Amino acid sequence: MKSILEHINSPIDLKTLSIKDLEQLAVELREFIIDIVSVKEGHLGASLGVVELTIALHYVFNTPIDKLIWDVGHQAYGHKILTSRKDVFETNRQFGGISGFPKMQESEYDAFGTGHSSTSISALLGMALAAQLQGKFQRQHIAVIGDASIASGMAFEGLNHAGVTNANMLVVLNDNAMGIDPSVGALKKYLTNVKTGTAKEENIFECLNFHYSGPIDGHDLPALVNELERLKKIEGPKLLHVITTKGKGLQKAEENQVTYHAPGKFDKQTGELQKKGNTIEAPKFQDVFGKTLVELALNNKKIVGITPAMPTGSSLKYMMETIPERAFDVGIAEQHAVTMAAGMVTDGLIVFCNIYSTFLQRAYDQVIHDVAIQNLPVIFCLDRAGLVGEDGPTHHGVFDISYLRCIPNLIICSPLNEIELRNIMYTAQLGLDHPIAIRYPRGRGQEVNWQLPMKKLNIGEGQLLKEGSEIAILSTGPIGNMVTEILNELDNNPAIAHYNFPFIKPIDAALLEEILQKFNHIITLEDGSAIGGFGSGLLEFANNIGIHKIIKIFGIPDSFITHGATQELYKKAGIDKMSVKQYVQQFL
Ligand SMILES: Cc1ncc(C[n+]2csc(CCOP(=O)(O)OP(=O)(O)O)c2C)c(N)n1
Ligand SMILES: CC(=O)[C@@H](O)[C@H](O)COP(=O)(O)O
Ligand SMILES: [Mg+2]
Repeated sequence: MKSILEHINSPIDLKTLSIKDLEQLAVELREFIIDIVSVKEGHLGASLGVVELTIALHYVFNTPIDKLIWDVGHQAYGHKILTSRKDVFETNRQFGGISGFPKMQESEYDAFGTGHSSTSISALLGMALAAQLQGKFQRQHIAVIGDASIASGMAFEGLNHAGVTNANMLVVLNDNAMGIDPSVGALKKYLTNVKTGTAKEENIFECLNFHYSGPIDGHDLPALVNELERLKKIEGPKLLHVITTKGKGLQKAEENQVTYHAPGKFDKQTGELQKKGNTIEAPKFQDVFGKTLVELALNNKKIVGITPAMPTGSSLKYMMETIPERAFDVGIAEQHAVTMAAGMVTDGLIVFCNIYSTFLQRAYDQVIHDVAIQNLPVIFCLDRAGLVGEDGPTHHGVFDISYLRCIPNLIICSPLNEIELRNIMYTAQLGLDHPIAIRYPRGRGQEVNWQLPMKKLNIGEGQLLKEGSEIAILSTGPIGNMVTEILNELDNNPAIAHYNFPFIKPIDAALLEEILQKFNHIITLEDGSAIGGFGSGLLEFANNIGIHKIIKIFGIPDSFITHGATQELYKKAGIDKMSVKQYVQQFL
């Protein structure tokens, strides 16, 4: 059979196809996605689930003139392939290649950049209102948003506003009953009732003044095309509810939707995940968090855990399996997670609130207003701190030190390794006088023997890891292990000292003063933004006590770091081993 996808270079090429051809195209598009993601990795299940919807949208609407927004954007692989990026799709998420998310700078078909969830309805309303104000009355505006993302506060804010406008916009609710993990909450129950026909008369979206249509089968191309054509002619805010299967078309991905959200490499025929080698690997930081929390919570009934929609990614799933009554997945609701944690703490609970560093950005006011001002000792565990790799700038957790360091009352800790992570978790649950943010990176650490008995840390205390006479390297967090490697490569040169600062705030003032007095060359190293970060804190400190020395800060520069393998990104940011080593060597 002749290939149809081969001849599709842009959505214009779809317009002349028959429905039968579109159905064949869906088969080929799925195969193409599976082919590439099986070897290059990336998000899989979400894109497989919207293959028919993607084709139907580009067939019916006149993109890029009509505006099409993909919420989160992890489901937009088919969209990228149909919109002139088929030939470069194999570079997806790789350094120098295309982004794994829609990106305005990458293509005129990417109407709005996404990555964090639930932004699409607000952006779409903005575009639709802008069109009205500027007389672009023919333009259509469409957002595709998942069932987990539409339950987020920001999406509700957008719906609530849109419902009192006559903006020409269509929200396509892609309901597969899944987030990364199974969707949660009352809205999920409501949507299930709609699907099973047991919902009450009133429709929640109609109550919000949307023209509601559905639910329809999101894998039925003719039905999708017909319904989109019909809705195109209706004015005002509209919502089309489509039912899809996450991972559609690859049996293993349909059966195990959580794993196949982003499965890594797999066999494209069988779906079987690529086996890992036999080498013993250090555990992931997230697993050290998840397992340590269970260990602590089994001994203390006051401990609870919270995750906003990331039970698997954060490994809170271990607590959800073992002590379900004290572990809460609140959905994609970072703001709610933070304030709920604050509420629990007011009543004496010990709350571990685990949020990816990048997603805590959404709850910044709650951290200040609900936690820090009231000095409530919430224990924030910020996973994915630092550069996260292939997800790129929307997901790098590089701003947390800067945006948290200026908040009074807040302790900030960046443990060197898994053992220090356990120790600070242990210390925090013993009872602190302040809230604390414990940040740790994506992936694996270095220590394998992480299950040592936990011990109490002194808050604010730094440590000398290696003596030296001329040059002091001050690091915070696991990037300190890179310094150890550099020192090994330099035969532990007696001129170089290395200090570990697990606490960024409060900082170890006595130790800092000693270092500032003793050394002429001072270097700081962190995997966060140099502006306002750990090194910046040292500059402030030195200035405050009137010591003026040249302090070299290695941190993320004032630019958004692209996507790619973490080591490549370290180089790009100038915080890789070679860059630091070369800087040090000039003084030897
Ligand atoms: C603000 C924010 N919190 C968390 C995430 C992590 N995340 C990415 S996809 C996803 C689930 C999205 O589910 P849904 O919207 O239903 O789309 P589906 O994957 O089912 O297509 C989550 C929680 C995110 N991208 N943004
Ligand atoms: C799209 C999205 O936001 C998530 O799927 C994210 O990519 C997960 O990141 P981790 O792979 O680090 O859990
Ligand atoms: Mg979903």
